[in-house]
Amino acid sequence: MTADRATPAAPTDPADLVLTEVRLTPVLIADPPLLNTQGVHQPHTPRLIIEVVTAGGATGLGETYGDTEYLELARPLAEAMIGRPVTDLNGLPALAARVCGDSPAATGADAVDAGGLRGVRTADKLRLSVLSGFEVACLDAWGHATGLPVHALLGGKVRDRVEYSAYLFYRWARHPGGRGEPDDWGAALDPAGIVAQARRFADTYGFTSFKLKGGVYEPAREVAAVRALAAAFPGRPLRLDPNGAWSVPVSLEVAHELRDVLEYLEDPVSGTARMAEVAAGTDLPLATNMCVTTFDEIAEAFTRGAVQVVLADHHYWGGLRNTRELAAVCRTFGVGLSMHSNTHLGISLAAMTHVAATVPHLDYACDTHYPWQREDVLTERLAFRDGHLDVSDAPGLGVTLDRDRLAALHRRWLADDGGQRVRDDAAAMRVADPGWVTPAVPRW
Ligand SMILES: O=C([O-])C(=O)C[C@H](O)[C@@H](O)C(=O)[O-]
Ligand SMILES: [Mg+2]
Repeated sequence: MTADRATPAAPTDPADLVLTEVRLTPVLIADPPLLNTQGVHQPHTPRLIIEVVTAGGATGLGETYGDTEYLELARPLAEAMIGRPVTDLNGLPALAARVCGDSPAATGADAVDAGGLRGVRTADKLRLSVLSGFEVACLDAWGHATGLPVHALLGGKVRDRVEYSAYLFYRWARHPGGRGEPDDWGAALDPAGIVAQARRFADTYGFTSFKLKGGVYEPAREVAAVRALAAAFPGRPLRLDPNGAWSVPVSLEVAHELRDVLEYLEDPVSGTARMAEVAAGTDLPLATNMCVTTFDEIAEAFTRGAVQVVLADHHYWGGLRNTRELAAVCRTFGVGLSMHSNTHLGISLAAMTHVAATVPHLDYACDTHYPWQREDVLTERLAFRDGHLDVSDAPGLGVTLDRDRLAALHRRWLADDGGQRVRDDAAAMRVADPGWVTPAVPRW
């Protein structure tokens, strides 16, 4: 005789989980004049908001890069998703490979643009970045259909809050030519400006670790800024990230000078071979979101000891579940895990928080650009407390779309003449400096 199995009062009918509608809404969101080695952020950055609806009426939200080449891949994928269950996540990569094709923009494998800040650009990586937004939307809808938070669908949270770090940038007070909407942060172009920015981040959000985006000025000036941070925030974890702008000798010099204050040095040089050379010459851990950005790149980097910390990013790694697979590989090789961020809205921040909550050895505070984004498409902004975000136990991602905000940011995208629909930090820099070209690496 078999024991009776308890049946839930109202089990989810699989037919209710089938997608009946997928909506894509490209938006342009305000972005401050943040400087990096390639140029400066545009006044507005494109993002893509993905909404899915199931036969049972559950809705889900996803967010990813909104540049034209991503939109071109998202449109056929959105069509192909109709009629498929939100639970069919393992089938998503094959579906995307079948229907998306290769965007022409992806064919220049080492095309240098904003995408270069996160390693080489390949058709695979573009496709993964697009499907990640769909995966998140499906998980959100699945969560709404079942009453479960996304972290539960990933196997459950191992922490109740996720720590984030302050993302410091050299920046101008205004965009060149007075473009875009002003903010009240003012310029930060020297050590005092960077410390003031850090203080505001600490006071407002409670962040206790700080990352400085480098590669903007000559290394000595950036070393001085990190030293000033160390003096202002003694003992706090600090990071410096010049996005591969330095040579091996310069990197080793900086590593030596800052070895007592940095928790890690991020992408001092470009490419795995040069990262391995630097790693061989310093005890300071090297982190990357540039030379390990796909599963294919892991073996060489890990076996050569080129990196000690990988910055995961669910967008280009292909979703929350792939991020967990990356975490497992890192754990196997004794490599640390942190989290990368580009300009993003609250949907992606919620997704980052859910997956981060499920990874036991997430050893470092995660990066986020969110505090720089004054606009969002949510009814309620996610709020940092003591440098952390609480992990939501509400169904799905635990966020709600504000349709008016979405419509307004979409109208901005519609009104754009095409000049900002693809992020191009070098083009934005040319408004201030017409002769600017993306610097070759190593720059110093
Ligand atoms: O290396 C990194 O951490 C990034 O790529 C983050 C961002 O892209 C940042 O550099 C930016 O937006 O200027
Ligand atoms: Mg980086």
